[in-house]
Amino acid sequence: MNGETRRRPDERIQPARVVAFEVMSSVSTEDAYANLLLPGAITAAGLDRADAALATELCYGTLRMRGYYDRVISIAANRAVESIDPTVLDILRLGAHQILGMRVADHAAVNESVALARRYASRSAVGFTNGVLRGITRRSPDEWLRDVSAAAQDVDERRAVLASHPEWVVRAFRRALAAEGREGELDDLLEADNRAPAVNFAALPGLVPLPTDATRNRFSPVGFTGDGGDPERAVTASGGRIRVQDEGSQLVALALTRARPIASGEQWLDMCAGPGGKTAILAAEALASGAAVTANELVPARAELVRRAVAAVPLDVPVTESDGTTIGAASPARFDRVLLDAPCTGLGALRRRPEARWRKEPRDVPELADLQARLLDSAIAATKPGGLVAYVTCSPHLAETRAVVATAVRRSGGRVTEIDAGAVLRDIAGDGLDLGGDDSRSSAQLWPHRHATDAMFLALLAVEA
Ligand SMILES: C[S@@+](CC[C@H](N)C(=O)[O-])C[C@H]1O[C@@H](n2cnc3c(N)ncnc32)[C@H](O)[C@@H]1O
Repeated sequence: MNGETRRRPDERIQPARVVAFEVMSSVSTEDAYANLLLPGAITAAGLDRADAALATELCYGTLRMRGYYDRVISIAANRAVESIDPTVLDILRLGAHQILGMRVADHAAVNESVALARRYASRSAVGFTNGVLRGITRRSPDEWLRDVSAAAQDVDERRAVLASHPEWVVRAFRRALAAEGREGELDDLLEADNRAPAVNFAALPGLVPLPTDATRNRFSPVGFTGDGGDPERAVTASGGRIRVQDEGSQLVALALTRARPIASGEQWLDMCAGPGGKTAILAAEALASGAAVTANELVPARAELVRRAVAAVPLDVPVTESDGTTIGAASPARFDRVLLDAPCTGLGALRRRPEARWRKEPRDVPELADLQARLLDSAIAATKPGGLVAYVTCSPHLAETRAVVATAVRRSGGRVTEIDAGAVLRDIAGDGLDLGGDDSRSSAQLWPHRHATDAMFLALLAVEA
């Protein structure tokens, strides 16, 4: 199966399957990101709306449920998936998703997968692909659930495999939910991660009204969901004043600007700004209230994205390209409000980045937590007495959230105190915002299953006057 690959472009394969397979293959072999690659691949292949939707479901659905399908494939092939050629394994995963997740007719799923094997893999892979997928069709989806479940060693492994999440991620989610007395929601959360989220938009406050026919977000006063049309078209038509943005991201940015009244002339910093989604919200809010915003982003290409994101706001927003950990020392006590949307594992956005759950490893967490702690110390140092810092992650992992904040508060020696981020969010979002049962805490955690947002974490730190 490994060995030479053969391309037979002459055989007809449904273009949506080709697109899905090629994107998946780039994700597996080149560490590409499906959400960045797929739209271009769909356009290049000239897929119509129905085929584009099919390619998206094939690609995203397969990548999300990869952990489960790998167990099915290893049982059907009677060998470990690690011993299967990566190209063939991707074809088998795609076939398994069609058979078990999409209820495509068995013969179509098998025949198209065999054709993919013929085009992209070696001669011996063709019979192997056929045999394994036929094996999968011989049991019903429910029988596979039963058999995969029975093969798991313990409860944790069973839950992780059936919900197609790495076990360490499931454990981290359980701890984060337990910290707010909601461990019982774990299965709902895992299920929500496996559902495609609606495309969500922000209408930059003060610059563009919410479209009158839009379905408004439940919690964000500036958010609405798309109607299924091309999101880029809506963004372009608005001159960038309507942006694709998760509702949770909107809420945490608004929490910094709306936590307390804004005095004209305030200086704000977005310390880790790329690609600039939250900077655009801050800039719109600053424009309306006479504040000034500086954005910073370490990676030059992402700093460029920030410049583009704020171009829609008629406010001069300087974008610097420093290491955020140095800003506190370079510009001590300079800013009234600082947003630190820290680099993190991104475990809160698994719905949107289907392959992300397989990319991260437990050892990434302490490395990131160390960087987050240094960035937060720097953010606090850059804040004026009486100023405010919003610490945000798109991860609910406690080591990246509460632990980082607790350490920073302790290290500040009384200079910094947490204010009630939940109360601030409820002021913006309404009392229906259920933030769990732990009243002793000041930070807030949003969740895909409970709020239909990414799992954004927010802590608000007030610097002593
Ligand atoms: C979570 S993202 C920010 C998302 C952004 N706030 C938005 O809403 O579009 C974190 C960003 O921090 C940047 N970053 C990583 N390390 C950094 C550092 N030491 N200093 C400044 N930026 C950094 C990353 O390149 C990444 O763009």
